[in-house]
Amino acid sequence: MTNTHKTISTHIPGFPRIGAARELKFALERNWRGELSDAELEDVGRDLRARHWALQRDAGLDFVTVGDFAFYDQVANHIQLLGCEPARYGFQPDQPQLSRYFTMARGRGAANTHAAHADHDAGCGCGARDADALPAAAALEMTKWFDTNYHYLVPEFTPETAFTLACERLFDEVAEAKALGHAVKAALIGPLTFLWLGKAKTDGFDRLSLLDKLLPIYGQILDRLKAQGVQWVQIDEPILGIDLPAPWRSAFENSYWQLNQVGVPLLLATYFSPLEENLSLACRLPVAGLHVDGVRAPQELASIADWLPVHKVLSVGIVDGRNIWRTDLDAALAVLQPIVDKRAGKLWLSSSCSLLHVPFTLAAETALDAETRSWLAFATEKLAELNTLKQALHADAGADTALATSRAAIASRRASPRVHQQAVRDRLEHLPAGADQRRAHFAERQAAQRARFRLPNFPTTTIGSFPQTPAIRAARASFKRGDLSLTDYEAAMRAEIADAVQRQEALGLDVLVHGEAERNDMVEYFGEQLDGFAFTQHGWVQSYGSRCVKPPIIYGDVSRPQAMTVSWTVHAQSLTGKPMKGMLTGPITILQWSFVRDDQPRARTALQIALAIRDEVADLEHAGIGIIQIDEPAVREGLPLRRSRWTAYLDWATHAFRVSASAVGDATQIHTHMCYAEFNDILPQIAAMDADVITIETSRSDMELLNGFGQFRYPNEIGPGVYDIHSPRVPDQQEMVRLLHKASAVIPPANLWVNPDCGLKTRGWAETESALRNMVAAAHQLRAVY
Ligand SMILES: Nc1nc2c(c(=O)[nH]1)N[C@@H](CNc1ccc(C(=O)N[C@@H](CCC(=O)N[C@@H](CCC(=O)N[C@@H](CCC(=O)O)C(=O)O)C(=O)O)C(=O)O)cc1)CN2
Ligand code: MET
Ligand SMILES: [Zn+2]
Repeated sequence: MTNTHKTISTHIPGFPRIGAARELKFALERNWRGELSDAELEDVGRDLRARHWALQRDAGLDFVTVGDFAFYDQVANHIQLLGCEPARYGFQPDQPQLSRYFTMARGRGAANTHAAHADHDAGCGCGARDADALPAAAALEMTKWFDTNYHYLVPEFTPETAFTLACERLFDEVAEAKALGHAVKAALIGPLTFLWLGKAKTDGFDRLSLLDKLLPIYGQILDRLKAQGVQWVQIDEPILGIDLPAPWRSAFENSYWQLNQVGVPLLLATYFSPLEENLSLACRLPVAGLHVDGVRAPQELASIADWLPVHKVLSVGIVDGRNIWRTDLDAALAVLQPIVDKRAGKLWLSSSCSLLHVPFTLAAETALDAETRSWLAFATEKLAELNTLKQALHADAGADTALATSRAAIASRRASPRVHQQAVRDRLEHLPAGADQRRAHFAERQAAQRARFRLPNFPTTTIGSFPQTPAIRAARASFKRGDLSLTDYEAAMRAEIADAVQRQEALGLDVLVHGEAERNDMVEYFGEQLDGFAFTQHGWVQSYGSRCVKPPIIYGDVSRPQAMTVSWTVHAQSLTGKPMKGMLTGPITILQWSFVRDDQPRARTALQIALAIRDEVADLEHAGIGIIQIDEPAVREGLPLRRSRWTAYLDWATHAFRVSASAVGDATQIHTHMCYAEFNDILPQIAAMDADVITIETSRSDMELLNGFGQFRYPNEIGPGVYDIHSPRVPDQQEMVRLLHKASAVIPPANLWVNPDCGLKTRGWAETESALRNMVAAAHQLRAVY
């Protein structure tokens, strides 16, 4: 390495806030149950921040990042910082900020009830307790953060929306970090991305028109940060990586010209996607530095290194913030070396994006086999990688040991016989043409299925999971600790299944489910049973609020050593004369919600998973299960951020689904399920999946989402969700009848199913049974009419 001047700096766009042992999750849920005071919760937050900053400093980073912490969500923090809490909450100025924050995040029930709380199960001590007089208010809508499995709270905008600098939290955190002696880089979501992520609540309102009111508040924030002596302010504008309408693109230059006047150095941060037509704009903006995602868009690094004016800092996100693989440091150095030469003194190294999307540390993974473990780097280990890269570029011999270890791990992963399975490769190679086609067309299958199942019109069913009660979770925890034997655990789960079947029979549902009691998570559960997957003990990643997921790790060719769900499903079917729906997670969702290998195209991994699911489908059919659901809630989330890449993705994604679903006879009915998403963009591809029945989440949009399916003349059967499962509120019969009439106006009634929006695992039994009782009654009412 040539550069001996120690001029390269390191930083990260953000760090996970949930805590090494999910301390934040447990503190939040105790606070919501009223078991932990607000002051105690603030202490937990302060303690976590201090520990996370210390980790960054001790790893050798040149700055700690302040502003990435949030008690629920970073976008929600900005709603308070910018003083734009929606008026519909009717907050009083004297209401404590934290209680307002959780009310926006979780909703507020009517006086003395907890009816409108989102996520009631996690405790219900929030809004209602200090706001008896205020009317019920639904939580802010939640939606996916770009193409991740993280969900943010959606800001609401109207022509009346006003902004003020309304929250001291960010400045308090900066003061905390400074008091601890850290070099501080503060992080903010940029004004354009903030407006883009919000939703206009008035028809036809253009939220970009709020920009002129918003910029002065950003100016005030920057003034304050400057006065506090922060060295840099990172401003995230990830929307520079998507296809932006022209007015949004052209708003950047003037906005950043204004913000740059403050005189605090700004690092404009982009990530997740190539800049493409925004590349020269991003290089030109009047800011002191630009951060780019060198993992998702390595092909752009050379031109950015050329085009970005030499006085500006270039921050290269070279360590993958979206995946858990150890960085190939030699490959990274080969990419970085030419840039070092071009950008003397103005190069920073970073993770590609915030480390929010990866687990905290590998140190806790004592059960992972040593070989697999050596291939991985979680958030904490990624900090060390950045330091090694910096040392290597500084020609500092201190990097040599780390480089050697890394080299050995990369070589071991490349050569490991555990990664490559010839049988899997051969099967993919020789997949017969037509393996992704059902034998007959839908009309013929529909006739065969009607003759077989003789279901009434408006058949009723549920989406799969029933309440994951504390007893179920405790039994599983006890089994995993070794306190409960496999036999006893399985007996307990079989009893839960029997209970769920009995309750469904009593409710009079037409197509039953076993309830998924034996599953920790719909993706992790399958990952644990498939070859080519590894799973962690503590690899939690925040999904929303206090809710986390533990994504499995796909490290090798995927195969299914044995049937995964057959005995549970057959047990459930043996308890009832009604059809029992087999319940599987589809290949795209397993792919999307796992950490995926980066040594082959995603399409190939998806197809390997599809073949494993295909075998499971065949085994279920062989065991007499006539209806099989293959859940694909993550198809829309997997769409590339750039439209130009949609077709290629949708082609392999629908192919993989069809491969998983097509091995069955005409009279076997395949269902799929998708949660709330912008379906209209991809209706032809949803139709091309050719499931006999699709259930979708529609109740929150008042069935509006169904219009697209109607206009498109969606050919197969549909179950539009008739009630929202995110709230414990019990919908009444008439409400659901109204929605079903609405649905019948756009979809032929003979093709309609009746079901909730999604699975019921986060609900309690009492509200579940009441809601389903009303749902079955609503279906009966419709049958009498059509
Ligand atoms: N992977 C995935 N992504 C998804 C969804 C999903 O279902 N799965 N749904 C959408 C919404 N996202 C969601 C994400 C998480 C949860 C959720 O409920 N998470 C649970 C964990 C679920 C789980 O894996 N539970 C395990 C482990 C539970 C656990 O933490 N146990 C304790 C001990 C508990 C005890 O002693 O009782 C421990 O291990 O420390 C189990 O049931 O076995 C949580 O954070 O609380 C819900 C929705 C979109 N993305
Ligand atoms: N079968 C799954 C369930 O009912 C589908 C969930 S979609 C996130 O929980
Ligand atoms: Zn769902």
